[in-house]
Amino acid sequence: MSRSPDPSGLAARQAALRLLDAVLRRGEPVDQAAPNVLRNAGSGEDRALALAITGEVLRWLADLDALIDSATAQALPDDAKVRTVLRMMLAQALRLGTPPHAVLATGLALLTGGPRRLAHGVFSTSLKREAALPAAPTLPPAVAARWEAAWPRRVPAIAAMLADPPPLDITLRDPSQTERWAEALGGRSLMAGHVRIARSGSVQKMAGFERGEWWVQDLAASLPARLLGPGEGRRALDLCAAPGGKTMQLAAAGWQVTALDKSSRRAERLRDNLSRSNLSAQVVIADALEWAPDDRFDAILIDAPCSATGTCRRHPDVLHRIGSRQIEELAALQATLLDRAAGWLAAGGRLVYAVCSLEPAEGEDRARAFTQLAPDPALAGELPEGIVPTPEGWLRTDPAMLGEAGGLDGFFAARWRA
Ligand SMILES: C[S@@+](CC[C@H](N)C(=O)[O-])C[C@H]1O[C@@H](n2cnc3c(N)ncnc32)[C@H](O)[C@@H]1O
Repeated sequence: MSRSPDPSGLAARQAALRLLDAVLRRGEPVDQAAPNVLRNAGSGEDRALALAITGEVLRWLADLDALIDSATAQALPDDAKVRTVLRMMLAQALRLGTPPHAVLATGLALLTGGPRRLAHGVFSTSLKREAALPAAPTLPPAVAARWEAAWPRRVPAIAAMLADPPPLDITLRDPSQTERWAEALGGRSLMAGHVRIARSGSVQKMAGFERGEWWVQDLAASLPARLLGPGEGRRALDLCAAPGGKTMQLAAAGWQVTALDKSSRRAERLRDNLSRSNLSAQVVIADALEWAPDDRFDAILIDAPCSATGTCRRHPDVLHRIGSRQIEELAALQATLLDRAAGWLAAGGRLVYAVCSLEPAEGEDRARAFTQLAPDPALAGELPEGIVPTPEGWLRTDPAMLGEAGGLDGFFAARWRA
C-alpha cells in the first residue's frame, strides 16, 4: 500500500536522526539499519528524504561540525543529540535547499524538552553569517591519515568526488546491446556492457529492470569478473558471491557458476537476482573457511569481504565506521580466503582477487604477499579507456579516476594463473 507523505515532514527527520545514531554511535552500516528504521517512516518520499539527509550529514560531517562550533561558545559533545540535529538542519539548508522555516520547525520538534534555544541560535547565526561549506568535504582525520599515507597525490581529488552521490551505473546482460540501452535509458557507455545514467527516481521502474536486461553495478565493480574472460561452458567459482552482481556477469559470459556465500539472507537476494535476469548458477550457502569443493575450477573469483571504503561516495557511512582494527581483521580473513582458494584451481585456471577498498592493506599488500600462483597481469585492453594497470599488472581504481565522466568506485583486483 502506498502511503502519502507526512505533511509535518517530521517522520523523515526522525528516521534520519535514528540512522545517524546507528552509524555514528553503534557503527552500523546505513544499509543494515535502514530497513528497520524506515519501516514506519511515512511514504517513499519521506524515506528518500531521510536517506538524503543522512547521506549529506555523513559526507560533510567535519565541515558541518566546524560551522556549528563557530556559531556557539558552548562545547557540544560529539554524540550530543543537539549536535546531530544541528548537523541535519545545516545539511538540509546548505545541501538540500530546504527552506529555513521547514528546517527550523522540524529540527526543533526533534528536541522537545531539550536545548531548542541553542539549536535555534546556532542555526540562525549560521544563516545570518551566510555560512557555506567548502568545495570538497573534509575527510575524517583517521581516513585522511590512512589515504594520505597511501595516495598522497590523489587525496584532494578523491575528497572532491565525495561532494555528491555518484551517477548510476548498470551492467547489461547482453553487452552487444550496449548502444541500444544507452539510448533507451538516456545514458552514456564507458565500456561494452556498461551504461551510466543520472540518478533519478526508482530503479525498479526503469525500462528493462523487471526483465533482468541489466542490474545496478558500479563500472569498477564490473571489472574483476571481466578479467576472467568468456566462460565457454567452463566451471567458475564465485566465492563470496551475494547479492550476485558478479555471479550474473559470469553466468552471462558463459561460465557454469558455483556461487557461494555464507549469508543465507544475502543468498536469497542472489537467487532473486538470478531469477529476474533469467540466468543460472548453483547457489551454495557455506562458510568459505570451512567448505571445500569436490572438483577443481577453471576460474575462481574472490570478491572478498572488505572495508568497502572504495564505495564511500555511495556509502559515506564507511568513512565513520571503519578503522585500522577492522581493516587488519579483514586483511587476515582475505589472506586466508586467497590461500584456501588457490588450491581449488585446475591447471591453467585463473584466479581473480578483488576488493572494493581504498586500503592497500586489503588490496596491494594482499596481492604482494600471495605467492602460490603465477601472476597473470591485467592488460590495458581489458579495462575502460583511461584506466591502465599498475606496473605490477594489477587493477587499482579510485573515485577520482575518469572524474570528468563521473568517477568510479575505489577497487583493487589482481589476477593469477595456476
Ligand atoms: C563484497 S560482498 C560480495 C559482493 C558480490 N560478489 C557481488 O558482486 O554482488 C562479500 C560477501 O562475502 C560474504 N562472506 C563474508 N565472509 C564469508 C565467508 N567466510 N564465507 C563465505 N562468504 C562470506 C558476505 O556475506 C558478502 O555477501
